Amino acid sequence: MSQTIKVDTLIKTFQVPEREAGLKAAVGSLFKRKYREVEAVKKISFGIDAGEIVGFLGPNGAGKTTTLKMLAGLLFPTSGQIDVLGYEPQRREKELLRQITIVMGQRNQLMWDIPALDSFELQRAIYQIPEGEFRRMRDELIDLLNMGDLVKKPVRNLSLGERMKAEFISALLHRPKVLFLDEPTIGLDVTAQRLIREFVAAYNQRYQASVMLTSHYMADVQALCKRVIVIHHGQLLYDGGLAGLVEKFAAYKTIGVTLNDPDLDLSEYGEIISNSKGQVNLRVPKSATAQITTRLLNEVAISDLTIEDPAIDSIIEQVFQQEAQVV
Ligand SMILES: Nc1ncnc2c1ncn2[C@@H]1O[C@H](COP(=O)(O)OP(=O)(O)OP(=O)(O)O)[C@@H](O)[C@H]1O
Repeated sequence: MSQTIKVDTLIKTFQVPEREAGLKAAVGSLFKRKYREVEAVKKISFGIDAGEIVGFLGPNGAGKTTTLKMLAGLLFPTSGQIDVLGYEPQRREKELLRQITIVMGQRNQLMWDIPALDSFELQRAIYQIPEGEFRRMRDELIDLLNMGDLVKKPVRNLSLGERMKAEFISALLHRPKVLFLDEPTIGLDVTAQRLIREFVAAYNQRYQASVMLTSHYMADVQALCKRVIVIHHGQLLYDGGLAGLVEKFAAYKTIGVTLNDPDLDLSEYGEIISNSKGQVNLRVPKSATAQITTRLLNEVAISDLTIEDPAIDSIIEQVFQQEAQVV
């Protein structure tokens, strides 16, 4: 399969002006400014195939937005190579911009005071989309996102979820092949989150688009991404299957036991996470799971036993707690 995105030893360093407190320092800084370097992205490399949806994960300040902005041509890299669909994004060539899009949940791109429908016209002009093609795509997207007549209301009167849906329509009217989605579901309620997720999946299927998605909602990542790239302090920590991430970083498993005698104490078998009327959840080291399960089955009267991996959220948290090391 052909790769639509190739990133090679990408680095981004910001120069941040630094000033000590006090009037003297303020006056001094007018003449001689001191700068501090912030290494937001440190030598990351990866590739993404056509049609692939990849979750791009990392804690706050890890360098996700900086990377996506470089990939979308909004920021210059300090060094390293980026190739998106055969182009270098920092050159901002029209041929590339017509094939990519970036959606940021934290930032509005639609005009506030006019209906989204009118902003869509502006997009048509910017991307020089032929009239027939534009109408077809616009109506298809309105339909997929259940927006109906809401696109005729001024954007300021839409709910957050409706606004985000309108943002998506606007960002996809030119039918991009590569989507950079930065927290597209942030702040949305569960129903709107699910709708956006289903929409991204449908668009990906229909147009074989490559998608890079950052989200703090693991439900988004689990529903959409087979593969995840995890960065921390600007460095790549993990690149591979979501299942492999669980395998690699989950140090614990949860054994769920239903006791015949609800008053029995199981603390000698593991850390008790919850206990409700004989329904006990035990946290045990992954390597000891088999041995503890055997002991429980032999030594305790139980009517049911399950073994589960911890929730993906808690695994990710665990990953972030570890020191960054390049894999
Ligand atoms: N324009 C800028 N000037 C200086 N430093 C910046 C700039 N943009 C980002 N940074 C710094 O670079 C680092 C990475 O920021 P970035 O926004 O890429 O992180 P992130 O992973 O997207 O985090 P979040 O999940 O909070 O959005 C942070 O330390 C941030 O303060």
